[in-house]
Amino acid sequence: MSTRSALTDKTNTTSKDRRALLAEWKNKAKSGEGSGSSLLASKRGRGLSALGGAARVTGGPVRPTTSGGDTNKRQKTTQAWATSRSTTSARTKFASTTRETSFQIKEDENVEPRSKTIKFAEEPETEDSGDAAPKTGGRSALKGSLKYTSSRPSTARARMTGDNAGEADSVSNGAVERALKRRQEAPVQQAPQPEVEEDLGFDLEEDLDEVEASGLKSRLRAMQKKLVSLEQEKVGLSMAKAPLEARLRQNEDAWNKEKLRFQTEIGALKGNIKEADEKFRNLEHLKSTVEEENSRLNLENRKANSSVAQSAPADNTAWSKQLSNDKEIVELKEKIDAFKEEIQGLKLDKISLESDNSATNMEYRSLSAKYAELQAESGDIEAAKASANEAQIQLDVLTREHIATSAQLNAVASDLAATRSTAEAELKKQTEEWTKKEKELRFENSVLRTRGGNFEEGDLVRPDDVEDEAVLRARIEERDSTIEELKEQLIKGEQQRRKMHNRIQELRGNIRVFVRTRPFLPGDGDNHDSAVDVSPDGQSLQIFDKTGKADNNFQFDKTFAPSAMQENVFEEVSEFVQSALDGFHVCLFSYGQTGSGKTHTMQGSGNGQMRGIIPRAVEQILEQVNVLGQQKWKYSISASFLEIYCENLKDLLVNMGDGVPAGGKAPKLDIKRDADGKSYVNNLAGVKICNTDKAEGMAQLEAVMAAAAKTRSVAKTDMNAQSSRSHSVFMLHIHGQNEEDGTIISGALNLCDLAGSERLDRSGATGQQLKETQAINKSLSCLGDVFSSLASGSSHVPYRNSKLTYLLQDCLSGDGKALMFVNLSPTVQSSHESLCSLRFAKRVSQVELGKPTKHVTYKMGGKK
Ligand SMILES: Nc1ncnc2c1ncn2[C@@H]1O[C@H](COP(=O)(O)OP(=O)(O)OP(=O)(O)O)[C@@H](O)[C@H]1O
Repeated sequence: MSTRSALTDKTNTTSKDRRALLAEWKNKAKSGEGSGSSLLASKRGRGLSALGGAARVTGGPVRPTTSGGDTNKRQKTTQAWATSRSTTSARTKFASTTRETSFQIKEDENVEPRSKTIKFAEEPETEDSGDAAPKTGGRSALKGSLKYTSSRPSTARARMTGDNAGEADSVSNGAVERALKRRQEAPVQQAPQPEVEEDLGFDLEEDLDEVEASGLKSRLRAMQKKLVSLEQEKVGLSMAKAPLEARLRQNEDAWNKEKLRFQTEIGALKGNIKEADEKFRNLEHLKSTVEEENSRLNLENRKANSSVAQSAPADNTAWSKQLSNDKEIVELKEKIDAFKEEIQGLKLDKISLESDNSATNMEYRSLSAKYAELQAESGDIEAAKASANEAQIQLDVLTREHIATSAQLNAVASDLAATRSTAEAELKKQTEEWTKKEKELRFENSVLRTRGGNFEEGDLVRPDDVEDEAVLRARIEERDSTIEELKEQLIKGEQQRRKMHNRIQELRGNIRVFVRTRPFLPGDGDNHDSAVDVSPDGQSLQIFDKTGKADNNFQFDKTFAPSAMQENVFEEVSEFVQSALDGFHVCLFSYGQTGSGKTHTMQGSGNGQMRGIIPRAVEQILEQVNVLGQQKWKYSISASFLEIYCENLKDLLVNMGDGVPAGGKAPKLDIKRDADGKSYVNNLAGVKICNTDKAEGMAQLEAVMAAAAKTRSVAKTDMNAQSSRSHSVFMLHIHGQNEEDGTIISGALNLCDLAGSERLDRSGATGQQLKETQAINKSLSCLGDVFSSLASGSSHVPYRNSKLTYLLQDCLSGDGKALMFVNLSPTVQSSHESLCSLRFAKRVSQVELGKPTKHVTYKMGGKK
C-alpha cells in the first residue's frame, strides 16, 4: 500500500470507528486475548496499527522482535518494521530507549515553518522472555508514549488532514525514515523489551479528538480563505459590470438610431411602393400595348403569308416585308419577355414593400390612436380654457359692477350727508326762530296779563281766538293746496320747457351735450376734493384747477353729479332713444379721458342697477314695440357690434352673425354707401333680436354683449387692444311696418363708446401703445375737425378723414340726431383733461346740424 493511499484510507476512518476499535483493542490487551501483533495486523489497513498497539500489548511482543543477541536478525526485523511504519500515519509513536529525535515538518508556504519536536523516549526493550529489567543499548522498543510538542500544534495537525495530511505524512514519514536510518547506522544495541504494563502511558482518545478538531479548524480556515477569494471575485465582477453597463447603453443608443433609420426607410419604402405601383401600372399598360401590337403584327404577318402564298413565289417585296415583320415580332417578343421579367421583379418588390407597408401601417394606426387620444385631451383642455375665459369675463363684469355700485353708494352717501347737514342747519335756524318767537309771545302774554289783571293762562284763549284759529287753519290748507298746484304747474312747466328746449334744439339741429362726472373710485387716491362742482340746477358746472382756483363755468343741456344713478341718466336720454323707433337715425356717443366712465355710461355692468344705456335702450324699445304692436305695427330688430382699432374695423359678433362660421376667418369689413347715400358696413353680422317676447329679446341681447366681450378679450390678448384703446359702436337697426296703412319706418340707434382721449406726454406710451394712442388721437381730432367744420358752416366737412367720422356721417350731417356724453373724472390730477373735454364739448354744443330726417315711407309713396 502506498503512503498516500494509506493516509487517505486513514483520514476516511471516522472517529467512531476509531474509538470502537480502540476500546476493543484495549479490552483485548487487558484480557490478553490474542496477540497484539495479530490485532495490529488486522487494524493496519485502517491506520491504527501504528498507534503503538505493538508498544502497549501486555505480555506479548508488539512488533516483531529478534530474540537474544542475534543482532543481524534483529537489525533486519527492525528495518522491516521501520519500512512498514513509513507507510503509516504521522501519529506513529516510537519508543526509543536513549535519545530524543527531533525533526521539522515543512508546512505550506503560507504558514511560517516552525519546528515540531517529536520526542521518542527510548527505553530498554523487554526481552521476549519477559525479563522486565531494562537493558541499555538494547533494542529500541516503542514505549507508547509519544510526546508531540509544537508552538502551534493544532496548525501542524491541521496540515495533516486531507491532502495536506498526506504531504505532511510523507514529510514526517521521511523524517521517521531518516531517524530510523540514523538508528540503524548507530552501533547495534540490545533491543529493549517491550514494557509490560497495565497503563499505556498516554491518552490515545484525547489525541484523536485533537486531531479531529484540528481537521475541522483547518476546514474552517479553508472556508474563510474561500470566502475571501469569493469577496475578491465579487469586487472583480462589480468592476467588470460598469463597462458592461456602458456597452448596454451604447447598444440602446445604437438601437434607437437603428429605429429612426428604419422609420426613415419605411417612409422611403412607402414612396418606393407608390413609384413601383406606378411603374407596374405603366408596364402593364405597355405590355397590353405591345401585345396588341404583337397580335396586330401577327395578323399582318398571316395576311402577308397568305398573300405571299397566293402571289408569285418570287415576290421580293412581300418576302422582305415578311422578314422584317418576323424580325420585329421577335424583337417585340424579346421586349415582352424583358418586360415580363421586369414586372415579375417589380411584383416581388411590391410584395416586400407591401409587407413593410403593413408593418408601417400598424405602427401608423397605433400612432393615430395615440394622436386621437391626445386630440381628445387637447379638446378637453381647450374646453376648460374656454370656460375659464368665460368665467374671467364674468368676473370682470362682476368686478366692474361691484366697483361702480360702491362708488355710486359713496356718492349717494356723500350727497345724503350734504343734504343732512343742510337740513340740520335749516332745523337749527328754524328752532332759533321758533325760540325767539316763543319768547316774544311769552313777553306779549305777560304784558297782556299785566294789562288785563290776573288772568289764568287758559283765559288767554277767547272765543274769537278759536274762530281765528279755524280760519287760520283753513287758510293754511288753502295755501298748501295752492303750493301743490303751483308745484305741479312748475313740473309741467319744466317738462314743457324741456320739451320746448328739445324742440328748439331739434329744430336748430343742435347736437346735445350731456356731462357726467363719475364718483371717486378706490384707485383715485385719498384726496377726495372734487375738481368738478356740478350745480344743482342740472345744467351748469364749474371746474377747479390743481391749485383749487375756479377755472371756468360751463353750461350744457344736462349735467350729472357723481351721485346720479344709471336710471337717472337713462331717463334723460330715453326720449332720444324713443325717436329711433320713430324712424330717426340716432347717435349717442361718450367722450372723455380714459377711466372717466364712458363704458359705464354706455354699457354699464351686470343686470341690475348698474346697467347702462345700451341694455336700457333695448329694453325700452322692446317695450314700446310691444305697445305699438297693438296698433298694427310690426317690427324687426337686429343688433350689430363693431370696434375700430387703429383704423381697422372688427366685427365683435363674428361668431354669432348670419352665415359667419364660428371660429372662421371674419370677412373684411368696409364702410359703404347705399343707393340713398346712407352709410352701412358690409359683411357686418346682424343678430336678430326677438321683439315679440321682451324676456327672450333681452336674453339675446345679453348673448350679444357676452359674445362681444369674448371677442374683445381675445383681441386684448392677441392684439393688446384694450377697451379704451378702441372705439366700439353698438348698432340697433329698427324696421317697422304698419299693417293697416303700410307705413314703413327705418330707424337706427348707434351707441358709441369712444376710445379714451389721452395726452401723449401723460400716457408715456411707446411702441404699439404709442401707435394706438396716435390712432385714437387722430380719429378724435378728426371728429373735432368735423364738428369745427359743421360749426363754421363750411361747405366741406371732412367725414372721410377717419373711419369713425365716416361711419357716423349720417348722424353728424344733420340727417340724424346726435347726443354726446362728456365723461369727467372728479380728481384734481385729471382737471386739465377734464377742461380739455369740456372745451371740446362746448364746441360741439354750438354745432347746428339742421333739422333731422325722419325715415318714413308712406304707402302712397313719398318719403318724409
Ligand atoms: N357714474 C359712475 N358710478 C359708479 N362707477 C363708475 C361711474 N363711472 C365710472 N365708474 C367706474 O369707473 C371705472 C372706469 O369706468 P369706465 O371703464 O366706464 O371708464 P372708460 O372711460 O370707459 O375707460 P376707458 O376709456 O379705459 O374704456 C369702472 O370701474 C366703472 O365701473
